Amino acid sequence: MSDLLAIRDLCKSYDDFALQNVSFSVPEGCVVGFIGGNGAGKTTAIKAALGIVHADSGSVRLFGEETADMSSARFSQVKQHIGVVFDTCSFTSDSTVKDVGAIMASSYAAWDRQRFADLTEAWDLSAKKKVHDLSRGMGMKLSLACALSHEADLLILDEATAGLDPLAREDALDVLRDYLVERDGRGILMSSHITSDLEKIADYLVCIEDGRIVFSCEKDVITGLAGIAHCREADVAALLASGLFAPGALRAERRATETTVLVPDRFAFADAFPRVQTDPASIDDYLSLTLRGDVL
Ligand SMILES: Nc1ncnc2c1ncn2[C@@H]1O[C@H](COP(=O)(O)OP(=O)(O)OP(=O)(O)O)[C@@H](O)[C@H]1O
Repeated sequence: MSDLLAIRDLCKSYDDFALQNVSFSVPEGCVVGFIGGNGAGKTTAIKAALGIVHADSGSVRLFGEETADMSSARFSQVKQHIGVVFDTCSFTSDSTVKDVGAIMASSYAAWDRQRFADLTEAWDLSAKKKVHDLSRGMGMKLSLACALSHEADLLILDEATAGLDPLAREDALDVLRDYLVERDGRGILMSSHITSDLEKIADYLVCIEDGRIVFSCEKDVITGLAGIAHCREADVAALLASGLFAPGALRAERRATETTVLVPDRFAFADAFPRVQTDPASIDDYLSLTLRGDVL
């Protein structure tokens, strides 16, 4: 399985923020969820990968080719195979949905008119509607329809489902799943604060905080294996004394009635501590305890 996008040691400094040695990749056939708090650096990393902002150092490979070695003509050619959606609809506000289709047709060699027509119809985007009359969610749907209508091999979606209502998000996730299985060799990088979407669709998760990658793993390491143990003080003492966990390896949140502990393997934990209630960890639990939990 090769990587459609591979970012290595990417650095970019602004006055009060720095991306620091950011590395991750999007393998073929996979959805990579890109998570992290507001201002963590997701959009900056994406823009640097696409050459929209100039990185200070590091490398980006698209479809196996180093972007630094590409001429601008080659870079433009490669970008024909990438569908990009940012969290705002960037089309000229006076254009109609039909005009947007025509502009895209002149920009992308592999523009698929029928697919664009099908998606805009399915998403109730009337051809005559002007961009400035679209709601935020409708604008996102138009951007998604464009990204999905030029035979892209790589989709880069930055908060692309943020403005959609729950049913429309469900629908969009189905369209993304279909897109991925329609042809081999496709992949999706999807930044989102809506972790329930990523629980449904992502294969891998990459988490960034303050410009650094905090963890990068298969989603199942979190939702399939990790757990939240609900411990009393005596349980905490027992698990620390057990020798099963290296000092400082666990993160916990102390509350008035219990201490919740993030455990890497809830099945092994339940075997060792059968009387402690242990639930599956959600991505939000994992994020919150990894980033904000007290070290045990
Ligand atoms: N052009 C710029 N000039 C100066 N600072 C910038 C610029 N672009 C982004 N930043 C800063 O970089 C940091 C990271 O911003 P970025 O948009 O990458 O975060 P994000 O993870 O996408 O956040 P969010 O989830 O809120 O969209 C922020 O502190 C932001 O203010």
